[in-house]
Amino acid sequence: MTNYCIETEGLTKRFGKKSALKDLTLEIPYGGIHAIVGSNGAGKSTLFRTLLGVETPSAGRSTLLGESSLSLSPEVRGRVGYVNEEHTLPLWMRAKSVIAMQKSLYPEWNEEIFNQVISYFDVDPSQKVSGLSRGERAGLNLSMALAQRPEVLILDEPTLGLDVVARQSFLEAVMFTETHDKTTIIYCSHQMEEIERLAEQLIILEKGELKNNSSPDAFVERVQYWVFNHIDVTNQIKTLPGYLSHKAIDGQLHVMTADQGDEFGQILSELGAADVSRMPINLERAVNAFLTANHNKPDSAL
Ligand SMILES: Nc1ncnc2c1ncn2[C@@H]1O[C@H](COP(=O)(O)OP(=O)(O)OP(=O)(O)O)[C@@H](O)[C@H]1O
Repeated sequence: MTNYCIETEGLTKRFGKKSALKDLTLEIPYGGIHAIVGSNGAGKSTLFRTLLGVETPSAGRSTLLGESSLSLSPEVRGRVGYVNEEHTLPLWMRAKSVIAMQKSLYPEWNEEIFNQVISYFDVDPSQKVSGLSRGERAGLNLSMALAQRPEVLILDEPTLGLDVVARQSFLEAVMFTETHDKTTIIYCSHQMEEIERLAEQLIILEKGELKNNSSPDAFVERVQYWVFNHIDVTNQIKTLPGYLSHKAIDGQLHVMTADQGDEFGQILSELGAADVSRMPINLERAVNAFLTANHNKPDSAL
C-alpha cells in the first residue's frame, strides 16, 4: 500500500446505529489537489479523523503516507498538515510569538514559503491573534501549515466564513503551494467555484459511501440535464433509471439524471415527451443535483 498517499479499504465507522462511513474503499495518489465534497453529515470529518488515527474504525483499514492510521509514527504525523474552519490559534499571543513557536517545533520549516504565503494576507506580526480578522487568522494558519512543508495537507472547510477577498487570497496561496511544493492537498469544501478552480480530482461522499472519484469534468459528464415539453409523467419520471430530480418551469419539464445516455431521451419520447433536448450544465449544478437527490424533502428541486 505505498503507491497512494491515502488508501482505505472497506473502511466503516459506526456511531451506535448510525454509519458515518460505509465500506469505503478509496485511493488518493500523491500530488495534486483532491476535493472532497458531500452534504452535511456525509462522513468527511469522520474520514479525516479516522485517517489521522483519532477515531478507530468499526471495520476495514486505512493508511496515510503508507502507514496504518492505527499506528501512525510521530515522523509521519509530522508530514501531515491539517487546517480546519476554526483556525484555532492562541488568542492571547502576538502573531510573531505564534510563528516563532511553530518554527521551533518544525525542523522542516521553510521561511521562504511562509513569507510568500503570508504575503497574500495583511497580517501584522506584532498584532495579537485575538485582534486578527477571521480571514487574517485563516491566512496565518495556512502560512504556518504550509511552511512546515507537509507532504499531505488536509484543508477541512478552510474558507468558511471568509469574505470574497480573503477567500481569493486563500485560494491563490493554496495554488501557489501546490505548484511550488508538490504537496498533496485534500480540500474539503461546499463552495463549488473553489472546487472548479482548484481541484484535479473530485471525490464525492454520500451518507458515508463513495459516489465519485474522477476529474470534475468527467463528473459533469455523468450528470444529464433534459428539457422537454410538459407531459404528465411526473410519477413515471421518478422511476426511470438514473433519475435525480425534476421541476416544471413555464410548461416544460426539466429533469436531471445520472449516468444516462441518449437512450434516456428516447425513453422520454416514448412516454410522450415532445422536443426533448439535452442542456449543458456546470459543476455546481451537477454536484447539487447529485447531492440533493437523496435528501428527504416533499418534492425534488433542480
Ligand atoms: N462522535 C460522534 N458521535 C455520534 N455520531 C457522530 C459522531 N461523529 C460523527 N457522527 C455522525 O456521523 C455522521 C457523519 O458526520 P461527519 O461529521 O463526519 O460529517 P461531515 O461530512 O463532516 O459533515 P459536515 O459537512 O456537516 O461537517 C453524521 O451523521 C454525524 O452525526
